[in-house]
Order: sequence, then structure tokens, then C-alpha cells
Amino acid sequence: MSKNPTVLIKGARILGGDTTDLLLRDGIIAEMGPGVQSPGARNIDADGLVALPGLVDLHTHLREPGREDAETVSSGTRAAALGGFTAVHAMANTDPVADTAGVVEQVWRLGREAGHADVRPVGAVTVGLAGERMAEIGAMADSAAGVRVFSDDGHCVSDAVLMRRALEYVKAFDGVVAQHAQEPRLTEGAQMNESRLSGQLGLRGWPCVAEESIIARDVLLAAHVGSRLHICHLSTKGSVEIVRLAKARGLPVTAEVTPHHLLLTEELVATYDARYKVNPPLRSADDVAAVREGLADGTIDIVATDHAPHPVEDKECEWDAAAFGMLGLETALSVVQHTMVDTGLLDWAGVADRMSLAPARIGRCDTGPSAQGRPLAVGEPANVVLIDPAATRTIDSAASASLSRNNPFEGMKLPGGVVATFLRGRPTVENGALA
Ligand SMILES: NC(=O)N[C@@H](CC(=O)O)C(=O)O
Ligand SMILES: [Zn+2]
Ligand SMILES: [Zn+2]
Repeated sequence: MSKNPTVLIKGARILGGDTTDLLLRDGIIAEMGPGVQSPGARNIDADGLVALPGLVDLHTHLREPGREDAETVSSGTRAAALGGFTAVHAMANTDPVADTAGVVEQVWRLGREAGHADVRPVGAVTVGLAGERMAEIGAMADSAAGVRVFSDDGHCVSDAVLMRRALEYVKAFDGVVAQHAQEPRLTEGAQMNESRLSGQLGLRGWPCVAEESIIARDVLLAAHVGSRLHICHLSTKGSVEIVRLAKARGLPVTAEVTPHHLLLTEELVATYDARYKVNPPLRSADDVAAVREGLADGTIDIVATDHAPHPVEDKECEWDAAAFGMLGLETALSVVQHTMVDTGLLDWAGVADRMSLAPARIGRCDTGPSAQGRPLAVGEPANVVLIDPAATRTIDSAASASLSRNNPFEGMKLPGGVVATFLRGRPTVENGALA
């Protein structure tokens, strides 16, 4: 007896293409093709729906342990499932910081207990994210959590010697260092993108070169060490150009862009509404065009949400005092449809690559019995999301599964929406609501 119901998805458009039935049984895709029969299976009418492999987020802040008022592993993974994700990588900037095997195992276990999506903890590069001493990278890699992604996200590993050593260390187990590229001296007190607008608003600027100079340095370090480097939340046209050059040289460098950097621009800061305060900051329309183009041509490998929940008291305050960060899990797919698919820049197969296959590959969670980011094919784990590309929805953060409300898309009309999510054949979302 299988503990999960057998599910027959009837007539879904696989990656937006051919219409096919999918039989999910015993956690895997048991059959695929037209006219699949399975007496006793639960039938789901997927007429007009697009089927994609379950999405994988390489950059999520779940806030547990330490800030359970903002988010928990359980609430954050509920938001993930509603957004079509079957796996998330939980960033290390918790309290305590995920810089030991004990903390990463705790986060991993909480994810298993909640059961809404697989939680893959990210390990800190340095103890306490302080940028001084290397964390127990090997012990985290060898732990039950099997950490492969290491990041001081929230902080830049700005010391070149430490960055070099971290790259050398992760090479032993094919790990990756995910860099929050921000030259600290160039961004002291920074509040928004450095531009004419920052001058007008009287807010300290965060210049593009603060991001680009670290990316350029780290690309050279990764080349020198021969180790994998991943760039978090790339946001400028210049950064796209550097990564393009690195890839042309065949270097093992990957990069992500967030949904908010694909859609929103710095003009929103003129409202002084701190829900638009984020790190890196919202940039210019030119930068938005460049990151879209970079994602379309594969220079930018993936979309990652950087889902960063903050409680109201840290957002409904003066701009300077507010926390950096935005929600993203529940809206990511709609923003990507709006900015990339409906504009003709990417097809649904491209979305599957950028939001499922490629992030799983970078995080090295694409193998084994609980593999994520696998193609939709017979014998693969039944991680599937069904979306309705013809739907339109108005974003209402009050309806969010997140414990926080700092949603920059609030009130916007966006296309699409997740109808159902299956984690190894078990529905985590049905009819657009938690199962
Ligand atoms: N992106 C943000 O503005 N904030 C993130 C940290 C980070 O991703 O750098 C957070 O933890 O709140
Ligand atoms: Zn960051
Ligand atoms: Zn982050």
C-alpha cells in the first residue's frame, strides 16, 4: 500500500507544449502519454493548464531559528508550495546563524516535519557571518543536511583571502559559494540605487560598481581556484556583462536574478514606502532590460526569489530605519510569466530550466531518491506544478501564507497562478489552496 493517493492528471500541456496525461503513483511519474487509464486513481482535469517540474528556489529566507515572528520553516514552505515550489534552499542568516552541522540539521529536520517542500539548508561561509573565520564547512557538508551551497548572504564575503579559501574548501565535495556581491566600503549607509533620483530624494546611493567590482574579483578568484561560484541576486547591466564574459571563457560561474529585479525599478522609492527597500536595491529600467535579456540568453542561469520576510514594525517605519527585503515565493511564477513569457523572451521550457532544473543542478539536489529539478518523464520523482497561464489575479498579501506582509507586488494584477503542486506525488496545493 502506498501512503499517497494515485493521481491521474488529465490533459496537461507539458512545458506548455503537447497535451498529455500524467499518472503519479508511489512518488514517481509512473506513466505519461495520451489516454492513460488508471481505475481508482484520483482524476484531475488539467484542461488548459501547463505542467512544469516542481520549482526549486536557491535563495529563500525562512527566518527560523530566531525570527519566528517574521517566518517559520513551516509558514515559509507553505508559501513555497503555493508558489509552485517543491524545494527551497534556506539561507544561513538566522539566529543562531547556520554555521554548524547542528543548526543546518535542525533546519533540515524542521523542513521534513512540515512536509510542504524539501528544505535544503545553506551553510554560512564564515562564523556568525562575521567575515573573519571560516565556518565548519566540511562538517555541514557531511551532516544529514548534506549542505552543498555556502553563503554569508546578507553580507558579502569581502575579504579576498577568505573568499579564496572558501572556494578551495567547497571544491572537495563539489559545493558552491553563493556570493552576496556588495563591496562594503562603497555602500556604507546606502539606502537605494545611486542615481539622479537618489540625489533628488536625499537618500545615500548604492552604486552599481559596488556589485560589479565584487563579481569581477570573484570570477577571477573562481577561475584561479577552479571552483564553482554562484552570484546571488544580480541586479545591474554591468554585472550581466561580466558574467557573460566569464561564461564565454568557460568559467564555472552561475548567477541568479530575483523576480523583483525583473519587474520593478527605483522610481518606486519616491513613494518612500519601505516595502520597496531591498538589497541589492531596485535599479533603472536599463538594468531591468539587461537582466531580462541575460535571463533569456542564459547568461543568468536562474530565477531565485530572495524571499525575505520582515515583520510590520521593521517595514512600516521611516525609510532609513526599515529593513531590506521583500517577499517573493508566492508571486515568483506570475512575475516571471509577466516579464519573460508574455513578452516572448522565454517559453515554458525555458521557465522550467531557469526555475527548476538549473537551480537544482547548481544546488546539487538533482540526484538520488529525493531528487528535485528533474524533467517531467516516466520514472522521475513526481514533483509537478500545474499553472493556469490564462488566469489573472490581484496580489493580496493579506491572503499570503507567509507570516510577513512586505509584498512589493501588492495590488498588482499579474497573470497565471498555481493551481496544484505535487511533492513526490502528494498534493501540497490543490485548487490554488493548501491541500
Ligand atoms: N535581500 C534583502 O534585502 N534582505 C535579505 C538579505 C539578503 O538577501 O541580502 C534578508 O535577509 O532580509
Ligand atoms: Zn543578499
Ligand atoms: Zn537573501
